[in-house]
Amino acid sequence: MSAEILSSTPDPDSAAGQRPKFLSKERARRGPYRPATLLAGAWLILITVAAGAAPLLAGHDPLTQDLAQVQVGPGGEHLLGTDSLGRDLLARLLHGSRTTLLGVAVGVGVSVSIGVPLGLYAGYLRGRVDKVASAVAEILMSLPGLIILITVLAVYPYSMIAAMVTFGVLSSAALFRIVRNVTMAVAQDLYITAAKLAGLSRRQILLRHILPRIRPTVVAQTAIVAALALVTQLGLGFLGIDTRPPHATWGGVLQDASTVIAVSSWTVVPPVVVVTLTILAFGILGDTTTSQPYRLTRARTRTGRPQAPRTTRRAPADQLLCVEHLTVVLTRGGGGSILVDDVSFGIGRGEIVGLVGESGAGKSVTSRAILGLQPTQAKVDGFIDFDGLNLLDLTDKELHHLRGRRIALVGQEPMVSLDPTIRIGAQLAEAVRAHQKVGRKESHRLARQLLTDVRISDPSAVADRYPHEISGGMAQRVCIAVALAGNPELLIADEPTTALDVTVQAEILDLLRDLQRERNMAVLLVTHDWGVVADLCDRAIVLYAGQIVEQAATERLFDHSCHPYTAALRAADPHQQQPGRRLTTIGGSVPPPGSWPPGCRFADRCVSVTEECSNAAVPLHLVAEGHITRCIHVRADDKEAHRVP
Ligand SMILES: Nc1ncnc2c1ncn2[C@@H]1O[C@H](COP(=O)(O)OP(=O)(O)OP(=O)(O)O)[C@@H](O)[C@H]1O
Repeated sequence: MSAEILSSTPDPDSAAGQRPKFLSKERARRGPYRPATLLAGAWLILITVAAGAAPLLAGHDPLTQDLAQVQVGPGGEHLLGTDSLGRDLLARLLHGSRTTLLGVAVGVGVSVSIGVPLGLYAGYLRGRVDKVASAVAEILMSLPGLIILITVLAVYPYSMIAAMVTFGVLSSAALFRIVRNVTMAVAQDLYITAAKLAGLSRRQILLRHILPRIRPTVVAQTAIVAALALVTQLGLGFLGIDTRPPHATWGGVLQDASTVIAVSSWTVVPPVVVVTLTILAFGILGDTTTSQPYRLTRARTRTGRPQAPRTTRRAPADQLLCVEHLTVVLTRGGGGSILVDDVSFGIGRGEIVGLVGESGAGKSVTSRAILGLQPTQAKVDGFIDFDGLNLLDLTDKELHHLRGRRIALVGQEPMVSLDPTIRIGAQLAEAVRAHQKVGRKESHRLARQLLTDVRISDPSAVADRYPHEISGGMAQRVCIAVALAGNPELLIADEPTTALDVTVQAEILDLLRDLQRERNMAVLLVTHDWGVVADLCDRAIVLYAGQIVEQAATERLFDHSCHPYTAALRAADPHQQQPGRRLTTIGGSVPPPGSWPPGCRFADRCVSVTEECSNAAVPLHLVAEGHITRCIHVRADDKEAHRVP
């Protein structure tokens, strides 16, 4: 038995480790619908049906000998001719396929039911389970399979079932090893860590998160096991020890044909064709699954039909927002480029998280996608769990209901966010009525209360003014008051101080901090200002060219930032500049969507760049607890790496 063939471990990236991609219908369907696959499937169905209906289809008894008609060629009475004892070849092949295919099914069933669950558990749990299972697998793989099968058949003469159960046990070792290796690769993904933190059981993680990712590998390997089971059966049949003669098997038919090949070359043709086509079909099916691009198991778009349950709690209990593999792609009409690429992060209740990066990094597209405010002609994919709700499954109406009430947005330009023709008080009262069932009078009272909440000292006077009659800082306070009208649990503040004077900026930031504390509100703060991050944020996410390049608690990011981009961004912070010195800048600019280089996207601008940086896409990896980075030069606990000057 060729355990070595089976154990040729596939590249985890090819089947399991690939990052999600948007698939056109054509691309997604190319694999299973290609002609070779269809033909392979049709052949396997045909022989299975033929095996089931053998007594009806055969037309002859497979055991009846007619010594007057030995080794005759195909003809009207015997469609495929006869063998050396004058038995009908078609009848023997049809009846033989029952035994042979049953044997394959037994072998595959035993192999998969041992190898797959054990591989999953060992690859995920590691530790003692892995050590013991791996040691047993090594021993099984080193045993001489054929000798063991012959020994088993010596103990249980002509027991094809005993032989194929033994085959299944032996071949499960190689299957185990492959499943274990691929599981180990997938288990390192951050979303698996998030799933663990979410309190999902081991079983849920294995079945819902890991198994779907490694499914192509499992199916491909199962097809190989099936082909090996068939070859093994043929070998045993050829030796005449799998079933009691004159019972037909494919191996037995082949063996019989081989004895008369010198005088009747035709006799060998039908069994060889049948066996070859069947092995080829298994191979093609296995190849189809591995060559299929990775399919998003939870794939959905706003325009597509929801496929996941409407409300599935995936985020940890203390996490209000859990974004996983968020990808925003312009549709072909919009240019077809990826704007945000596989972004995952979470925000705890009452936590302030900063989203930092240069202009064009993807901060706004990321934060607005949470609210369903992606650019027109863009497709959003991934998973956005907000307090148990999958936001990407919501209808426009449901999203509209959520916006302002549970998630609110404060933008960069307060003046353009307010209607110049309506008094401040009326605008605020309108916002209150949109979220709360209150009368006009009460809504105006609540509007004035909101103005007080945002530290406006004379709320009645301001309520009576039009937007052009107030300052930019005051307008931003009003915008924050509008955002608070629905008492949101999450506030997305997209560069809320960019358009304001430095002195006013500090006041607005103080206000945001106070409001967040008073209301235990989570805040996603989009900024390019490290001072704002230092002042307000518990944690920060650094984005570059649509990807997260670093994420850590603010203090850690300031003391031990690892990614050269974070270091460069911090060095270029205007607050860090020395008077009289030239401003530090980062050479070049963020590559626009569609022009991202292969490998590290920051490589062209990086002072620490080496040749390997451009070799392959750089994955995020854990540097320390809660600290991830996307730089091949940084390893865990590499304290010296890229310290910020
Ligand atoms: N509707 C759109 N069509 C095409 N490209 C877009 C669209 N919206 C955004 N982009 C591009 O996506 C990239 C990310 O934009 P985004 O606005 O998220 O950047 P940002 O980090 O928020 O920058 P800024 O601080 O300047 O707002 C940019 O290159 C931008 O040009």
